[in-house]
Amino acid sequence: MSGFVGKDKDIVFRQLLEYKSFTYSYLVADPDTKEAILIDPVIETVPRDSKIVKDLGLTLKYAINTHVHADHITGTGFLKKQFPTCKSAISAASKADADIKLKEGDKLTFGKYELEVRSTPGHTNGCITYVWHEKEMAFTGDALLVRGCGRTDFQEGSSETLYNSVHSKIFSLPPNYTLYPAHDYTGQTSTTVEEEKMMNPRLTKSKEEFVKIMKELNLPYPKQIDKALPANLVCGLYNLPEEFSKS
Ligand SMILES: N[C@@H](CCC(=O)N[C@@H](CSS)C(=O)NCC(=O)O)C(=O)O
Ligand SMILES: [Fe+2]
Repeated sequence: MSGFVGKDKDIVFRQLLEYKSFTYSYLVADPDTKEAILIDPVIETVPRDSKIVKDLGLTLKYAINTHVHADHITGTGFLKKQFPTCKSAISAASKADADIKLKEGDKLTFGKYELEVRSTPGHTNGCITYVWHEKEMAFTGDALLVRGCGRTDFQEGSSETLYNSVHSKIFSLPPNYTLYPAHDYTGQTSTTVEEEKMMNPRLTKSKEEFVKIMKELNLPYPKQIDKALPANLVCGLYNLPEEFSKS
């Protein structure tokens, strides 16, 4: 079974929604070798995602995060219990625990493919974007959202840094690259470099205007932030209810 719904039969690609925090997780795999990576898994949807991995006969090689999430608990630690050979990964700059601490330019291979790590701080200090050049895709986490971007008012956020990151590391990708965010609150699923360079209402502005826009967002704090941050520093495995401690 290929697992890919679409025209590209050379890959497995699934965009998976966790609908309480509006988080997107992404399952990517090489259908020949069956090696898979799950990007930004959420603890509550690990049972669903594990079933998909098993149904498609995949081997989960890595469960990785784009950053230390503030709005939900990561599923990486719980996934490692389900798939003992799976390794977790996050940026070294995030200061979170994981099997692999990533930095700019690192590569995560799965079968004949690889994800390139680009450091895109600003929403948090340790944000990274994973670029799948062979398939002209990038997973931007909360650095760049569809017609938006991650907030910069906690977790060592910096609007100036985010502006520089997006312009130098994401907008510098070829215009046809498809961008997949970690969240969307309006039901949109993806965008492209070209679209965001033309139409992003925040990042098409000057840096000074961008900083002002971000200062005036006045978003409420994420509801789960107090339990999510300490848990996400240890792959999501902290102070958890019994149901997530079982293997
Ligand atoms: N209401 C949600 C939190 C919404 C939120 O703050 N989203 C973050 C990404 S998760 S860290 C964000 O950066 N939003 C930017 C924006 O413009 O919406 C909750 O309570 O969890
Ligand atoms: Fe975030």
